[in-house]
Amino acid sequence: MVSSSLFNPSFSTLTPKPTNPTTNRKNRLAPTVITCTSSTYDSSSPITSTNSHPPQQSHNRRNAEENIKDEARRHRSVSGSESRGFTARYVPFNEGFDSPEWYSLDDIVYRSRSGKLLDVQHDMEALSRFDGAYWRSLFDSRVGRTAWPYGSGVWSKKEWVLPEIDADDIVSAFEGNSNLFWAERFGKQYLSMNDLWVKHCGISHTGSFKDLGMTVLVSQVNRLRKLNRPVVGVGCASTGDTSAALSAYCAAAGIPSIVFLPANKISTAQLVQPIANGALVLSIDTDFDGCMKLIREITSELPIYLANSLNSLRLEGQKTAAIEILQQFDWEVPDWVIVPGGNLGNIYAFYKGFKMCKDLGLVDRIPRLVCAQAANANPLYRYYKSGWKEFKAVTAKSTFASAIQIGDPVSIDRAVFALRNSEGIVEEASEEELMDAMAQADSTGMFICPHTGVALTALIKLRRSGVIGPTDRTVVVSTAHGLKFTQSKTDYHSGAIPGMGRFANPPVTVNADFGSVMDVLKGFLKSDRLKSK
Ligand SMILES: Cc1ncc(COP(=O)(O)O)c(C=O)c1O
Ligand SMILES: N[C@@H](CCOP(=O)(O)O)C(=O)O
Repeated sequence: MVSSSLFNPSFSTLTPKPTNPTTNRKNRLAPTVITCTSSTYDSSSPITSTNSHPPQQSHNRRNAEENIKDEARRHRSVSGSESRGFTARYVPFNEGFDSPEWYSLDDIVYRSRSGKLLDVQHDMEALSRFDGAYWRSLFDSRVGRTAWPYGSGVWSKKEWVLPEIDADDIVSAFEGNSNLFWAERFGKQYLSMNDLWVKHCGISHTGSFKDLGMTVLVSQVNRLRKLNRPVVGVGCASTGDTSAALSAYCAAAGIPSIVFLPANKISTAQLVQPIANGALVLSIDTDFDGCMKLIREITSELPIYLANSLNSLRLEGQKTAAIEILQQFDWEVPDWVIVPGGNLGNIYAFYKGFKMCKDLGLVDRIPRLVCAQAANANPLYRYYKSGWKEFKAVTAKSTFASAIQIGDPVSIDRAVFALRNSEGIVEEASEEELMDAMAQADSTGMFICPHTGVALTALIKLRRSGVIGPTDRTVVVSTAHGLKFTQSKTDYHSGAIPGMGRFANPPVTVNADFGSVMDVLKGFLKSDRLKSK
C-alpha cells in the first residue's frame, strides 16, 4: 500500500508565512528553511505538519509494464484530484478573475465580445492560500526529476499554468528547465560586466522558446478533442519557430497540424521541421502579417484551432521561463531582463511570470524589462519613441532576424502593458549591429540566433549609455537555437554580405602539404589573435 504522504507535501521545518522573501542579492536575507520531502506531490494539501520523511525517489514503478504516466495515475488515485480548487479562465485582457465576462478554458474563443485580446486569469485567492515559501519549495522539489508531468519545466508549475487539466491529457517533451548561462567572457570583454546571463530558451525540443507555450496549447487541444469539441486540427501562421513547435507537439499527440509560412522568408532548417513532422505546410506568397491575417480568417470559418500567441493559452507556458529564471537565481530577482520582440506575446509572458511570483510572495519585486526589435521591423520601438502616443503598424522589411520580421504585432497591447508596468525600455538593432553582436557572442563560445543578436545589441547600447550598470544582474533571453540560422552566419563569416563582417572569421584554404600549412600557422602565431583577452 502506497502512503499518500509520499505525494503530498510535508515539511521538516515550518516557518511562518514570510514577510521578506530572499530577493535581493545585494542585501540578502537569511533563507527561509523549508524542506520538502517529496518531488512528485501535488499542491493539494495545505502546509500542516512538521513531520519529516527522508527524500523520496520519484520513480517507484510497481512493475516493468508500468510507464511514467501509469505511475503518476496510480499516485493520483491515492492522493486525490490534482487541482483542489485551483482554477483559471479566459477574461478580457487587463480584467481580473472576477470579470463579468469570462470563458471556460474548454471554450474555443480567442477574442472578447468587444474584440479585445483575452488573458488567462488564475484564481489568485485560491493560490494565495499557500505562501511564497510553499510555492518556492514545491517548484524547487520538482526540478531535475522525471515524474510525469513535472519533469517538464512548464508542468512543474502546473498549478499556475493549467491547474485543471488531467495529467493524462498533457502532451509534453519535458520542455523548459533550459540553461541559464553565465556569459563570463562576453560580459567581461565587451561590456565590463560581471553578472551577465543568457537564458538559453532555444536549446530545447524544437530549438526555440515556442515549445514552452505549445505544450500547453496542444495539451488543451488534446483535452478538447477528448471532450468531443469540434477541433479537426491546429493551425498557425509562422516565421518558422511556432510552426516547428506546433508540428512537433501535434505529431507526438497524433493531431493534424497546418502551418502557413511566408514563402522564402524563413530558414531552411525551420522549413524542414514541419515538413518532417508531417504537418500540412502552405508556403504563401506574402509576409508573416499576411499569413497571420489568413489564419485568423480560416480559423473563424473551419474547425481548426488557432495556435498563435493571439491565443492566450500559449503565454501560460511561456511565462514559466520567467519563473525559472528566478528559481535558477535561488529566488533572487535580476535587475534587467532583455527579450527580443516580434509578435510581442513573449515580452508579456515574461512580465506575467514575474508578476505572479511577486503577487504570490515568492519574490518582492520584478525586474526591469527591455524589449529589443530589429530596426527593419520596429513598430513597438516607434510607438515607444512617440511616448506611447500613436501606434502604427509597419510593413516589415527583410531582416536577418527573420523570425521577428513582423510589422503588425497581435500582442501590441500586452507588450505596452508589460513595459509600462516594469519601467521598461524598447531598443532597436540595425542589421549590422545585430550580426556583429551575434558574431561577438559566438566568438566567446556561444552559438546564438540573430534574434538574440538583437537583444545583445540592446544590451550593448544600454550599457554604453550607462542605463545598465557594470554590476547589474542582467539576463538576455536567447530565443532560438543558432543551428537554425547557419546560412546567415556562413554568409557573414565568408564576407558574402556587402558592408558587413567586422568580426568575420573566414576559413583559410590551404594546400595539402607541410610547407603550406606551416606558413599559415607561422603567420597565425605572430598575429594579434594569440594575445590573451
Ligand atoms: C526566435 C524568435 N525570437 C523572438 C521572437 C519574438 O517573440 P514574440 O513574437 O513573442 O515577440 C520570435 C517569434 O516571434 C522568435 O521566433
Ligand atoms: N516568431 C513567431 C511568429 C509568430 O509568433 P506567435 O508567438 O504569435 O506564434 C514564429 O516563429 O512563427
